Amino acid sequence: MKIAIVGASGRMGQMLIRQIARTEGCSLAGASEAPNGKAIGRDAGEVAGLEANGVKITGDSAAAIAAADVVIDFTVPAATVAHARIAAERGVSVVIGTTGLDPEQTAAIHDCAKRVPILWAANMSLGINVLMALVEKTASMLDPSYDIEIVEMHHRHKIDAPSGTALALGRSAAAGRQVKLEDVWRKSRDGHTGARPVGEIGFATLRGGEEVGVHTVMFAAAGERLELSHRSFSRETYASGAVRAALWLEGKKPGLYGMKDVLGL
Ligand SMILES: NC(=O)C1=CN([C@@H]2O[C@H](COP(=O)(O)OP(=O)(O)OC[C@H]3O[C@@H](n4cnc5c(N)ncnc54)[C@H](OP(=O)(O)O)[C@@H]3O)[C@@H](O)[C@H]2O)C=CC1
Ligand SMILES: O=C(O)C1=N[C@H](C(=O)O)C[C@H](O)C1
Repeated sequence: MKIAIVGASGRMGQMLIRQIARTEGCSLAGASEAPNGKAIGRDAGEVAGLEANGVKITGDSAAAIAAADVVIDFTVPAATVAHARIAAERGVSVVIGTTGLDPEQTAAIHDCAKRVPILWAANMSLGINVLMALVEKTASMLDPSYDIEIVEMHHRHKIDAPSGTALALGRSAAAGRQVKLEDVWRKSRDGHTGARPVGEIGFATLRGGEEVGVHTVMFAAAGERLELSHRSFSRETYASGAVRAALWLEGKKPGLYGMKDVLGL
């Protein structure tokens, strides 16, 4: 399978190039950066810390995507929408890891998924996807007197908050309670907030250092607190999930898929 990486010199882009190099059954067919990116013209293998692989990083994402069967996108929301539209026009499958898309951008991805298969997940790691199932089950077993709070910490470079994973965990908790997340979420607190309403799902965001990703879901009641927690020590876990997802997309019909489908959870 021929894979294109957009955002090739980013933290995830480099990790994905290394993951493709060590995975059987796939090869790097194209690599792109933002049109003014510093890595344009450089060898993608060298940028990722490997030997040269002959794939030059281009500022023309459409050309990189056209050379591939599937494009893997961990970039920024506006670029992700543009890449998905290009892929939909050219019949190229898409794996999206980008988080922080607004409702309009989300709708655009759903639209593209009518034309090509798209796998989109806020977190590609096996552990987080198992955690999502555990959170849904736990929320279904505990009544709303158990306050749900989701705490996440990431590296200082992260530009969206709460993390896509925290929001997805919130969605799992809301599904367990059979409510809509948007009806009960409190994405941040500041000032004279008043007492916590029953049934709210709260979020707290920490940023600092080079933390790869920590997520904890708390169920806090008067006499006890249950915590379900996950910590990533390396981005390799996301990259291996994304490449596995790309291989899984082969032969799939147009539609929007998630890691649950890939992992059979
Ligand atoms: N689903 C998952 O499992 C995971 C998701 N993520 C998400 O992935 C995204 C990227 O994270 P991360 O790798 O840390 O971020 P980085 O900032 O390190 O990488 C993003 C890359 O995208 C590039 N880019 C920006 N615009 C374009 C464009 N128009 N065309 C091509 N490339 C472009 C950036 O270039 P430049 O720097 O020049 O602007 C940069 O190299 C985030 O949304 C993050 O939340 C991260 C890890 C796991
Ligand atoms: O930006 C990151 O680094 C990460 N982003 C994703 C998110 O927003 O949940 C996944 C992971 O937590 C790392």
